[in-house]
Amino acid sequence: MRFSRRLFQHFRQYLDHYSQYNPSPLSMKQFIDFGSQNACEKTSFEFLRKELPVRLANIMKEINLLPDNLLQMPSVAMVQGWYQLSFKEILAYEHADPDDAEMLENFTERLVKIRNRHTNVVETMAQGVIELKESHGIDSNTETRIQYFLDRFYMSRISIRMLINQHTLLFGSQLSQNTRHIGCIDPNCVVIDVVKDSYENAKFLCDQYYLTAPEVKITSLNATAEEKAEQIRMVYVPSHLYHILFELFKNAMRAVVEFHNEDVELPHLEVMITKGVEDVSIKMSDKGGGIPRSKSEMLFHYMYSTAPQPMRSDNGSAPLAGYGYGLPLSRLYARYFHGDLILSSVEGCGTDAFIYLKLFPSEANELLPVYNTTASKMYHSDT
Ligand SMILES: CS(=O)(=O)N1CCC(Oc2ccc(-c3c(C(=O)NC[C@H]4CC[C@H](C(=O)O)CC4)noc3-c3cc(Cl)c(O)cc3O)cc2)CC1
Repeated sequence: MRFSRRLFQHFRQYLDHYSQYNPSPLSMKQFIDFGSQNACEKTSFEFLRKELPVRLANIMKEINLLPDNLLQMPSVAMVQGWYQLSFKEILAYEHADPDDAEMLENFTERLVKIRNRHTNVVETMAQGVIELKESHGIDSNTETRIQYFLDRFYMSRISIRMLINQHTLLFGSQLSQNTRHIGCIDPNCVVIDVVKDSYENAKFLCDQYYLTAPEVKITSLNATAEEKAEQIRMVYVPSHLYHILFELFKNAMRAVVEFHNEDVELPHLEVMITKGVEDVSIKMSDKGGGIPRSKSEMLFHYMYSTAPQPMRSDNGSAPLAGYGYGLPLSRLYARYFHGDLILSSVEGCGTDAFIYLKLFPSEANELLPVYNTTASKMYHSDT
């Protein structure tokens, strides 16, 4: 991306201007209220033409603070170029007429193009980290900064894609497949259905790679309802919940198969879905031998598994671990609407993974990184 000096200064002014605003977190309630009551495209446009540049500018300021040797990696420079171009393209609508129907249609089409441009950001950033590892090596201080940045960068990306998906699904030309859904949100997401779907797909991969896979026993506890047997439902984004569960099932299956590789019978996995007063909790338990406490936090490190190539068997079957961002990203999806993902492992026995989700849409607020002096200090501290 080449700018003339004048254009570059103009760009910097816009970046400084929009990064001075804090991103405005939306709650799941705001998403479904807006989307279910005659959603207004003009209102959505007027919100997004400000909020998207604010969220982009906030994270672009942090990209600019990354160590020079990381910023100079070809893949990181490519991602930075995508962000600069997308920022510029949305700014083009800053003074557009919200009553111009053709402009609104063009804006939605532009959002689709921007979303497609950023499809491979996760893999491309992973490649950038590998390029840095191979060219300069990565000391622990740099690793800490990269871990801090990537958690914030990917949370920002999740939130920007959420806003774009809601607008394009509500107002785009491709009508939503499921009329029950509000954009990508299912107001009546049946949790056990997502658990079963993610298990079956993880089992398929595990069978393909290991020629075996553990079974699963799923139980539900509806601690609040008179009718105990009813299916546990909640307002959530099924694709986010699927991403989290799919990753956890893959890890649990890998641990169980590798720990019991001599055994004929594999111990089954257990999943407990509980609906409490505030939380919907999903506990996934396995007898996969567990991890020492000294190693368990590393599982959330992007560097832990940034191996040069995803592990593949000689028959080329799909790996159970890809570029190795599954678990850290899954925790970000859980935290995005103020939930969490926590691991509790007992070395020599097995691992429990806990997914905590906010039951009430009014409490499920977006958790957004904010560019400020505290954040920028994290990139300068030599501690
Ligand atoms: C960054 S990522 O998201 O891309 N990704 C994280 C995941 C990783 O793959 C995995 C998968 C399973 C396990 C694993 C073991 C295990 O393997 N024990 C045996 C080793 C314990 C350390 C021991 C040592 O190093 O000292 C050497 C043996 N035990 O319990 C689990 C387990 C983990 C999770 Cl997260 C879970 O949800 C359920 C589990 O049962 C470890 C690693 C690919 C990379």
